[in-house]
Amino acid sequence: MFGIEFVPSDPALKIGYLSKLAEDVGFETVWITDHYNNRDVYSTLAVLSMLTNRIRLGTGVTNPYTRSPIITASSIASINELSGGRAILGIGPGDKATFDAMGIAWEKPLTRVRESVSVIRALLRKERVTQGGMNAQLSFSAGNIPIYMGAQGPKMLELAGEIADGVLINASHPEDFRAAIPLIRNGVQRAGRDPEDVKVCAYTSFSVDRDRSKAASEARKVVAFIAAGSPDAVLERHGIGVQERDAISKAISKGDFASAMSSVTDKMLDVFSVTGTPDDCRARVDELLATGVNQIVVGSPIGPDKERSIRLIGKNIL
Ligand SMILES: C[C@H](OP(=O)(O)OC[C@@H](O)[C@@H](O)[C@@H](O)Cn1c2nc(=O)[nH]c(=O)c-2cc2ccc(O)cc21)C(=O)N[C@@H](CCC(=O)N[C@@H](CCC(=O)O)C(=O)O)C(=O)O
Repeated sequence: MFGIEFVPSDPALKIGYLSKLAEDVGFETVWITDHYNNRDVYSTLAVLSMLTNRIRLGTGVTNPYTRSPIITASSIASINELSGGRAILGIGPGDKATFDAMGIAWEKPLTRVRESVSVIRALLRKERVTQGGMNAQLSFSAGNIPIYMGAQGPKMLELAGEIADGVLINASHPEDFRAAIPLIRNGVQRAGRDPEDVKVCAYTSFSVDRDRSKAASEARKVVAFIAAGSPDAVLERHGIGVQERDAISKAISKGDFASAMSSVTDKMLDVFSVTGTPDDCRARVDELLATGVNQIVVGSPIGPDKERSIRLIGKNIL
């Protein structure tokens, strides 16, 4: 029921140590983010395959633009073999900042994700794929690998309901899941699936410490970026002004992180993160689970001191 996210802006061996600790205190899944400027997601997962024994290992999340779906199938199948069948593929449409930096055109993300998931699924079943000029087949058996989608927009959420084994939603407030789950259900219905087939994961921004103010100041660093990138519809849902968001994104684009963080209001902290003492965080977790969420992903920053926060979560929250 609990996953944890690590960002490979840290070296793989450090993430390996924290992943082993997470496994020991009772987390069930590790999700490794995928951005071009950080360490490679698959080499990080390979290290984790060697340093852990039971915890599931997922890309949280890759995308169908910076790697061909054929390479993605081969890479996640390799992790599944290395880890003894513990891999999960998390794939989303990717984000604009990444593609702008890489000079990649972000075209028709819905179609691209739908087509890529079907190519990856076929390859993982060791079928030959011949669509779109391809003629590809894996030479080794991949085993059974669930495919989860990172999704936030309404159409992407419906698509996830149609085709994915799980949905990783970047949100920390129950209102967002009360809005998202019916959309996922539309997709489930359209595909004639059982709602139980699709695991709903709250991919939260999480910051826990015995000292509430320390937890909050650590959360501000991440919430500033989340608030800055939030679509109007999400701001409206929570009664946050567009101009409040724009002030933060302007400060970030000027590299003025101090004022970006100081513009993060307590309301934004409440909306965009699970923050505070273990009891505060457990209360929010219970609210999220009450909406129908199946997995809570403890996402960045985790807390002011990652190791101490992982132990706190193990002892007081899991
Ligand atoms: C494309 C976008 O989908 P979205 O789901 O809202 O995208 C936001 C994020 O989910 C997306 O940026 C993710 O990749 C972000 N993301 C990560 N992105 C990364 O690059 N790396 C990560 O490690 C990462 C982690 C992650 C974890 C959880 C999570 O929920 C998201 C995460 C969107 O605008 N969708 C809209 C419109 C879609 C649409 O209609 N667009 C098409 C038309 C139809 C067609 O495509 O055929 C078009 O643009 O032309 C919608 O869903 O309604």
